[in-house]
Amino acid sequence: MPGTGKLFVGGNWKMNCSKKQAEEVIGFLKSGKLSDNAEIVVSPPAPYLEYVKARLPANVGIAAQNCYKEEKGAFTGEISPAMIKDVGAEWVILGHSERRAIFHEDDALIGQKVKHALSAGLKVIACIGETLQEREANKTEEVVFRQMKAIGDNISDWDKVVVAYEPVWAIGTGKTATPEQAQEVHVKLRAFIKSNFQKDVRIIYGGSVTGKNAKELASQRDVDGFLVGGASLKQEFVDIINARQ
Ligand SMILES: O=C[C@H](O)COP(=O)(O)O
Repeated sequence: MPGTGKLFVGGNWKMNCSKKQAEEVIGFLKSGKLSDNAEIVVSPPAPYLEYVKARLPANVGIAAQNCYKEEKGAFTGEISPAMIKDVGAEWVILGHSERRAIFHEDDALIGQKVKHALSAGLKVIACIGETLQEREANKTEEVVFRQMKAIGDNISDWDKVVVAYEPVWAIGTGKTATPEQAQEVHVKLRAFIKSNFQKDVRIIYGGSVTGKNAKELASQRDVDGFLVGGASLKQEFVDIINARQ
């Protein structure tokens, strides 16, 4: 049931890692008491997937941060879902706002990636979210519904998908959405998914989540967990994992 179920907590390391830094994170995940009421997935940069996977506690899953929409071929610099699976990861993050903004990934490409990743047997953390400009122009709903539709049209198995609502203005800025702001969008998204796809899906929040604000966010009925950036490399990640005991 929303608000009381298992929290899904993802840690997106973005382009931050070295073996030394990975060891530190693995160290606090091993020594901290991790709630049984959380499903935990960490997402190191691709070159470290296998290294991190081999050292993590068995109850922590692993995600790639991106993949291409093809199985193999002449796509220099890209990685495929088949490769991600081959090195032992079971998840991939797709549609992150940094992929959309910096690497110009559009809804159509993200949809194709979601489709291919699921058909290759990966589970998907699919990200959506509005910019500050869009929020101020009262376009939040329009934007997240459009992004969700492009993703939803390509989902073959909703049990293998987690939707991450990440308002772009909250990412890495220290400006967390208030619990009410997050809840408001989550509840609308849930209704949108229900009416367009007749499905229920876990909807997690991302954007300046910390050990301090996680509990209150997690108390919201429609917040099923978090996608954490900066704080996922710090000891406070354990507090975020334990935000709903
Ligand atoms: O994927 C994670 C989000 O981009 C949030 O990043 P942040 O927690 O550093 O704001």
